[in-house]
Amino acid sequence: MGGIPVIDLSTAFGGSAAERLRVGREIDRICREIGFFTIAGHGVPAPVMDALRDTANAFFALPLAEKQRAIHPVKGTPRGYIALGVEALSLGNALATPPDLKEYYHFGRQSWPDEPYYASAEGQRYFLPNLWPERPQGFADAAAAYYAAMEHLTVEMMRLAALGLGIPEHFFDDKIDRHITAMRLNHYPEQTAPPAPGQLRAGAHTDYGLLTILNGENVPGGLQVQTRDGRWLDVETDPLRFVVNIGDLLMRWTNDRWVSNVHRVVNPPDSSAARSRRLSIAFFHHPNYDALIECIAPPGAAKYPPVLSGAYRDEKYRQTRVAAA
Ligand SMILES: O=C(O)CCC(=O)C(=O)O
Ligand SMILES: [Fe+2]
Repeated sequence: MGGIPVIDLSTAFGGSAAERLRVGREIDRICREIGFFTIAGHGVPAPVMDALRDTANAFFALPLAEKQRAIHPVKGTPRGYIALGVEALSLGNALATPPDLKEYYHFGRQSWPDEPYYASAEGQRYFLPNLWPERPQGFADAAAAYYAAMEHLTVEMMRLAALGLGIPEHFFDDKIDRHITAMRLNHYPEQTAPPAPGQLRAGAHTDYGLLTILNGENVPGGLQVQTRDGRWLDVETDPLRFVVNIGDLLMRWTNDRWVSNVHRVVNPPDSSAARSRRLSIAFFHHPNYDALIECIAPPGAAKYPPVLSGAYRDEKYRQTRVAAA
């Protein structure tokens, strides 16, 4: 599978303590080395994944004018359709490149309880109503079903992560039980004109949260991750599996024991660029906005000051927005 390790989760889910610890330690080994792996045996039903990929593809195939009707009226709001030219992910890692050659759809949780955590002024910064277009039919339902499946999976995975880190299995539970995860449907269109120098489908960057869980199609012009010796390794996306990678907050939380690794999405080869479009679905698992991310991995001094989950992401969204857009 494209050079990154594969972990089969099926024996860990509901398995013995010894088996869960074994899988946790496998995750630990990989996350110290490259921070990227593919999961099989994840238990998410294929129809849930297919339904969101199909609706997303149908949306991106609509005429631009129709897609633009799903742009959020308040500029910079991380919901709805975001057109080409608005974001350059590399800016979040202080690398200046032209805008990414992608359009995307941003959404979050569909509904939440009527409680102060969500309804307060601060809560409303993270719990924003989704914006759904008139077409395609079933978009919101497919998105909600997928989001729910990812929530279940990430709770399980963070427990295995805790086992791998040698901390109590349920350490993360109350820091992710009101998480602020946003999802993105990324669409990288056919390239009918050559990209500008340095322009990629997604510039080199790290992700911001705990785990990113990515599902995609099996097409060229795709994801690459950097190895410790500086090479770019192709990461294949398989529609039946997920690619998982560690984000910045989990790297900070583990005091750099786990690596939030640099990755990018490259342009398709010239020979097929005019025909090569690509879709990916990303669940950017992000803790409760009030979770304090403080070194959990003694011994040794903490390398980073504590940071609040929500404030950290706000800053990254601000940095990666192309100034003129
Ligand atoms: O589309 C992909 O394969 C990865 C996209 C990505 O890295 C991101 O949106 O953060
Ligand atoms: Fe990313």
